[in-house]
Amino acid sequence: MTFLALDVGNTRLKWAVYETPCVGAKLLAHGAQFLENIETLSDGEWTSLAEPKWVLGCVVAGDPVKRRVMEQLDELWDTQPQWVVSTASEAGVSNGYDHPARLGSDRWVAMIGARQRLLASGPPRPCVVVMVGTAVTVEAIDTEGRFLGGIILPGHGIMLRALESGTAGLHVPTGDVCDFPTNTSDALTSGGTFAISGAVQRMADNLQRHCGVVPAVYMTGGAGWKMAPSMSTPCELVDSLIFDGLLEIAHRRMAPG
Ligand SMILES: Nc1ncnc2c1ncn2[C@@H]1O[C@H](COP(=O)(O)OP(=O)(O)O)[C@@H](O)[C@H]1O
Ligand SMILES: CC(C)(COP(=O)(O)O)[C@@H](O)C(=O)NCCC(=O)O
Ligand SMILES: [K+]
Repeated sequence: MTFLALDVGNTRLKWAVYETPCVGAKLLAHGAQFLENIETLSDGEWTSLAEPKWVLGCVVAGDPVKRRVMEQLDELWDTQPQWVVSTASEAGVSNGYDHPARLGSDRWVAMIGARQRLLASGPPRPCVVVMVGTAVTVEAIDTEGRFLGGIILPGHGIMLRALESGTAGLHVPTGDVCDFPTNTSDALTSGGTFAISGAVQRMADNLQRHCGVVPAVYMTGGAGWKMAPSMSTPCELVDSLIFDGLLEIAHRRMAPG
């Protein structure tokens, strides 16, 4: 009766198997694979798994990648995967996007995960959801669970590659984050980090001004741990935010009773 959760981003496929589709369910196995290696899943890490009863995922990589993931699942099991599409409302979050379906499903799922975590930890309050992956997204949710809007900015890797390709003199090793960088490496590394932490600070300020309450800030994504020490706003790092969202959605959609 296991539940397989899939999060297919622009860089990596992340997966996790839970005993049941329910937030807090026991995590049985998990892993991550760069997109160029996903063909290895059906004769590698996934071979030791029991056939999952449910498979629910979010995918923002293109259709060719999605097809390759479906083929991997199909080679091993009969279970038909379901894919989250952002809608006008789901699992207690309502979607303020002009065209709700155009919101990246990973962003939608992470917000649902954040909202359920927020409500589990105390009375409703506004929250900011930060995802640091290939791109960085920063979302604002009000006290009532309405997604007001969010921003998209380049992730660390893209920022660095853009600077490298657009200049003659910026090919340097990774540096350190420091307040006043005095060499090119530190200047680039700190620049990317401040761009992200500054964007989060700004969104937290916007939301606080809008709601009149200090928001909670949750951060997730493959590069979240790199950002966490450099945040200027108090912020909780929750690696499992997308999986929590998928569990919450699955629980509401699929669990019997
Ligand atoms: N151990 C790691 N493996 C892969 N990427 C990592 C790792 N640690 C940090 N990263 C960073 O995280 C980013 C990928 O994060 P991820 O959340 O998987 O992105 P996406 O959801 O866009 O595929 C990479 O751009 C990389 O900079
Ligand atoms: C913003 C994103 C590229 C983030 O992708 P990721 O960094 O997680 O791979 C993705 O959520 C996406 O393609 N969104 C669709 C456009 C939107 O959300 O407005
Ligand atoms: K992601």
